[in-house]
Amino acid sequence: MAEVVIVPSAAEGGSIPAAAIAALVTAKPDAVLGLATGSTPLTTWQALAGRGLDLSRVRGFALDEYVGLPAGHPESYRSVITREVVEPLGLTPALVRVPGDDGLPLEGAGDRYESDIHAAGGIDLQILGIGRTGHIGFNEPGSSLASLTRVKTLTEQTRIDNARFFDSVDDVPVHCITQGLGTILRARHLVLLAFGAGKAAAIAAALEGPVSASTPGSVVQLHPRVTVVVDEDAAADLAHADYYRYAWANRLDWER
Ligand SMILES: N[C@@H]1[C@@H](O)[C@H](O)[C@@H](COP(=O)(O)O)O[C@@H]1O
Repeated sequence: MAEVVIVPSAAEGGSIPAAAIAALVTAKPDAVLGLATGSTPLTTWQALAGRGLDLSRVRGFALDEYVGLPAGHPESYRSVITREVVEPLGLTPALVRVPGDDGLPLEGAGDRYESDIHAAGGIDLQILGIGRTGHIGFNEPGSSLASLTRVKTLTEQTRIDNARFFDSVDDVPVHCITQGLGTILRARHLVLLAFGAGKAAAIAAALEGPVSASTPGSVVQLHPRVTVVVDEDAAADLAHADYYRYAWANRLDWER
């Protein structure tokens, strides 16, 4: 059972993952974080920056990256992570990896990324957003529940959703390289975030629907340690919302 926290707003939602990351890094200064891009984690990065923690030894592995954008493209996830996470939080650029960034051929990049995560000791805490298609990372519907990092083809829906970051949908790459659902399941703690009404259906399907490759986010139901942070709008379709609120209000002292 995942721990589901329903918060009034995205702004307040950021404090929960920030506190989890702060506790982790205080105990383990060279912790390994799984980093997500997208608008959803922005309040987490802001809340974390506000804590003034030394994150210079933290190692990071991004979830995913587009394939085919020129190096330094402002919408490459490498650029986004540098701008939104590495620089404001004071991470060390050389300690933050993005899939396919090792300068070697794309073929085999997924296996090499898996080896690099393994060599780092595995991901301690993975931040996740969810797409409207139910994807996590760029694992679109149909992704194997056991998949590892590999090259994928984006759905038209995801390309349309992400066209806002480009001049037109034609400029959105067709391919990506993403950690797999199996990769995500290997992280020790998953923190799934979703804010806004546009995420309500995807969140309900992921948390309360059947575990299925058709709903990639549903893979979180197979993980022993998941924290889900949603605002009221994203929680709107959850059948057990009252129970989640009750469980959170009654959490034990040592869980706080
Ligand atoms: N590859 C990313 C995902 O990792 C992200 O979770 C999703 C949601 O984005 P947002 O948080 O902006 O809604 O979009 C992208 O497609």
